[in-house]
Amino acid sequence: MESVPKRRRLQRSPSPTYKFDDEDGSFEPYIPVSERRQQKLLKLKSWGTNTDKQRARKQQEELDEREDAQKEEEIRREKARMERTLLMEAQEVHSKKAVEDAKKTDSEKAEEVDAEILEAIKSRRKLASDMELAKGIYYTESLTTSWKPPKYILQRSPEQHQKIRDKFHILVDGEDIPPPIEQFADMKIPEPILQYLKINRIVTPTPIQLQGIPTAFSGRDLIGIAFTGSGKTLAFCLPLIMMALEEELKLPFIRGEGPVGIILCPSRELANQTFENVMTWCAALAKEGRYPQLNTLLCIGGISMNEQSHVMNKGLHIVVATPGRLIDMLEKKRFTFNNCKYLCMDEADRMIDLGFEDDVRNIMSFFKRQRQTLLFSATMPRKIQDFAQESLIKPILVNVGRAGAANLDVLQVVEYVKQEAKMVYLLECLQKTPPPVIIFSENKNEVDDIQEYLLLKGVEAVAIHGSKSQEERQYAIKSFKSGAKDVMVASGVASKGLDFNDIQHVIIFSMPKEIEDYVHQIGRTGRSGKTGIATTFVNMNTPEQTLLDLKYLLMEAGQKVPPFLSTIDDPRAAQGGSLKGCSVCGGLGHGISNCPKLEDAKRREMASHRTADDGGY
Ligand SMILES: Nc1ncnc2c1ncn2[C@@H]1O[C@H](COP(=O)(O)OP(=O)(O)OP(=O)(O)O)[C@@H](O)[C@H]1O
Repeated sequence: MESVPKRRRLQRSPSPTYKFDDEDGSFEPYIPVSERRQQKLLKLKSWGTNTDKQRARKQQEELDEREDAQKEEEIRREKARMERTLLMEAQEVHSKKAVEDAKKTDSEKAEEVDAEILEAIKSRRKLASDMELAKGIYYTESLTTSWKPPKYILQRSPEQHQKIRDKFHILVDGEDIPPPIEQFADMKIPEPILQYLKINRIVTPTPIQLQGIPTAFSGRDLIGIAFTGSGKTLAFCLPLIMMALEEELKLPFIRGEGPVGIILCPSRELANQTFENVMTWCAALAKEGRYPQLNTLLCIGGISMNEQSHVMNKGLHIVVATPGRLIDMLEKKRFTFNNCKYLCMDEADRMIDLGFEDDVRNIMSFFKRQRQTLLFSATMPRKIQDFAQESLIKPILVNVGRAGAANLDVLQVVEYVKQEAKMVYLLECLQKTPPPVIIFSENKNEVDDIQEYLLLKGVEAVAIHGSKSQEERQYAIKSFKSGAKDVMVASGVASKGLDFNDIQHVIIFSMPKEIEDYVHQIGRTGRSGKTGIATTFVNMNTPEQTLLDLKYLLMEAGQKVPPFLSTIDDPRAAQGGSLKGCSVCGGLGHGISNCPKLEDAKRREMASHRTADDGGY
């Protein structure tokens, strides 16, 4: 029920009170009940509407929240599912690999390891100067020379060229290979040199010469591999002499000019020997006065360069050097490589193994123009061939026989001699042939002991090893070469490249760990087509792997394999794997992962490579 009395009263006394009441603000207009009811209803209605909206909003919010929570849950679940899948996949892959690995034979696993090691080796820097590498200088074309083979040889078909190569077991690889030439006269070698060679019983080219010389004469980069004593020295010296001669004839060299080319050797002894060869060939060339005198400088550690000032005071054509002294001379600007365009490395694999790689790059950085690069050795493992091929310009590989194979003109005898019996047996062994004989030992002290023992027994013996002074080394080589001494006892230093006259017998007192060293050591005999004997002492101190390498090498050369070697089984054969030779050292009895050379390489890396033994400085 509504109360109305106040409003009824006001309606009865109208205007003055009305005005007054309005002024104090207490006036309230009358709203009819029906209208008020209507208003209330509307208000109530509107309240109802707001509550609904709020509820709806709330409901919506709850819905949204629920949806969000659901979405989050889904994402969480998906993530968990993904993680589970990846984990499962990883587990699956892992278990699959484990199953595959289990299926692999030991030899397959070993091959995988070998491949990984080889890959790591391959990643070494190119054999080019740092400047060339930094500037991205990359030559694509070989040097051109004025030399051409005679027309009638050029007219032969590729098949005819190949027939000649096959006849001499020459393997070649590369683009546009120059033809093999079977006669020195056809190589257009100056007559005085031909005459000199003839007098020294060098009448027809050896296989490495008949393919290597035309290749080098054509200006091509070359990797020459041929067995010990097969005449590699002439193959890389003659092209340089010809190149120097041509330059000198064009415009004679004056003081401060030259050299035209350089021959790098890993030891002083080898450099000295090559220097003497070049000197005699140049002297022969100039003898009759038809050709000019070419000047050659020997640049090795242990000698005074002042002694050669007479050469330095003239134009310089050829330098024969060891890396250390050469760098020293170049840094001191005693001569420059401004006009140098021929670089040959003898015993190239040894140069690289000895850690001369950076020195070689350093030497290359002194060249001011494109050069012709040649690498020669009797042993050139696959990894060095690959490395070299990447570093040369359109190189040609000339390979006579397997790289690292023994010279077939050497009769190889392997004898089991107990350690304590070696010295006494050595005397007996010396009776096998007349002198000259070389005895090799891996140990400097042992070299001295053997020499002392032999001297006591009245044998005329000299000794050479890295701890001897340069004079002592020179004396030993000179007196042995001249025939004044019958026996030379030597450490590895004398094994590679040294060419002594008609060595009858090589005795290997202690078998080197690396089969390559053995190949070089026995290679001091059986040179230039003559035969020789090599006797090797082995015993229980010789590692089985070395014996296995030796066994395979004897088999390859068709030599007698003694019973104690025949009984050594190749562990790789038992595993059913391949019996491929090691591409790091060329040994036939093991894979890369067991290569003794890799261990040695690590050792050498740590040691300073400019020791007296390597003669590099
Ligand atoms: N065409 C040839 N005919 C006969 N004898 C040769 C010929 N060429 C070189 N000779 C002689 O063969 C001997 C060995 O030559 P060289 O020293 O060049 O061999 P090498 O292949 O360098 O051996 P190593 O790998 O041991 O260094 C030398 O005395 C040399 O005079």
